[in-house]
Amino acid sequence: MGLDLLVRGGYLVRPEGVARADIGVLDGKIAMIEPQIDGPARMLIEATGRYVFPGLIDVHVHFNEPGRTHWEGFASGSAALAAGGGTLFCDMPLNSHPPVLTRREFDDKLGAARAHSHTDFALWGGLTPDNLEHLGELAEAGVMGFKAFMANSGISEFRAADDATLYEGMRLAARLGLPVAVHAENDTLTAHLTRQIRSKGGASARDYLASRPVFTELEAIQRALLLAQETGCRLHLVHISSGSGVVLAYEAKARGVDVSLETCPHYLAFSEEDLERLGAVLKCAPPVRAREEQELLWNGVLAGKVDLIASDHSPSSPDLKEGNDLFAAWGGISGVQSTLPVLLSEGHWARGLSLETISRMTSCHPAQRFGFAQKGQVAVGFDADLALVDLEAEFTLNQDELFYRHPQSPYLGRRFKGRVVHTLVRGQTVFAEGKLHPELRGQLVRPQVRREFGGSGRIAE
Ligand SMILES: NC(=O)N[C@H]1NC(=O)NC1=O
Ligand SMILES: [Zn+2]
Repeated sequence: MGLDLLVRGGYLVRPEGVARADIGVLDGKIAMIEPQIDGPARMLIEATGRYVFPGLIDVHVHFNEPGRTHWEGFASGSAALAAGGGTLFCDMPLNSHPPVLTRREFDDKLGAARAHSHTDFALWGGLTPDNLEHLGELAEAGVMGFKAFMANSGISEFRAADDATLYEGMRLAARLGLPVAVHAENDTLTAHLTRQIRSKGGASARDYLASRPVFTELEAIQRALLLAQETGCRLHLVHISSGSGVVLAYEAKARGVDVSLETCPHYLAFSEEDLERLGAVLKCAPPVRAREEQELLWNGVLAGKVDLIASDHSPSSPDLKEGNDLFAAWGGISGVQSTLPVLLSEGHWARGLSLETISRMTSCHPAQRFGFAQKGQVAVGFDADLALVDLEAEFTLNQDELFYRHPQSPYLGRRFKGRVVHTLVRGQTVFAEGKLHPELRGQLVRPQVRREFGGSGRIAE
């Protein structure tokens, strides 16, 4: 058989373990995996000594196109994703403008993504008090699920979901067979604490942290879990920031609640002291936590209790990150390019986290949870979405390596061990040796809404 591509000699990172093998690619799919493939192939990638991960699936990014493309955009966002080994991103319904609350807004975003994205993509729809009657048309259009904020989103045109909206939205989503992703922070309490602290002139990192303590996250997680249990909705908890949050959500999951747990690299890489040191570039909501919570979060990751890790890449224009008032600065971190380096450095090298567990959280579980049937594994029949990694390479992240529209990131100047050297989407190179290959145009990946992706919520090991 004539192959399009042969990836030779790499250590394949697969759910069952890491082993050396060749990969044969035909028509964008993995056609064969054998200890040795002799070809012929039109193209050869020599991967000896490299680790071949399934391309990362980042289920939580804000690329902000259309409408706030001056903050990021699909072209620069997907380029950064690819430079970090990512092959599929899932764009949130905000901070693009208008947000994706109707079919028409979905179609507008789809057009922009098809025109500009260098990788494949999926799209979230919104769930707000304004669009309950549009969830059905969004499902038909192909959203992977619905995103709701229990607290202020930072974007006035994307309103927080009150309990009634969340309840009705989850009932509808359950019927449509789609998950609801929830930003879990208690709005009443965070708003109250913010007012109290602001009235005394509070503006520092410590003041900001005090306005969103861990219990305000726990209360919202608890409420979201109850509503999911009551409605039978598949719940996805985005960016759990605290170890306590993971413990709480995992208990519910163990009881049978259909919930998946997401955390972000920045909650693993940073703690409160770093916010004091770095300022607005590390501002996010929920905020980075105290060291003890950070270690408890690592324990959850190491114990396999966290289903998946996503970047919550949420950049802004640089002016919104200026000044000394932490409350006034934009809340959101630029990190889509750094997920794998963080997990390899802080997880694999520093804490013994296995490569298989890393790739389960960044590829396999995201694909299984959201029904991306062709994605997420280095296995025959799957799309040839691959990230080649030099596990031993050490580097300091410099501004000129960032593909973001605005090259700011809390990871600048940080030392990493483990570097992405080559990324392929459906067998086509999109990133290699530090350079973007901009030829490929990304495709929309629709979720397979089928029983095996709904139901028990169990994620296969
Ligand atoms: N609107 C928006 O991107 N909000 C995100 N930023 C952040 O730090 N947390 C979020 O939910
Ligand atoms: Zn987000």
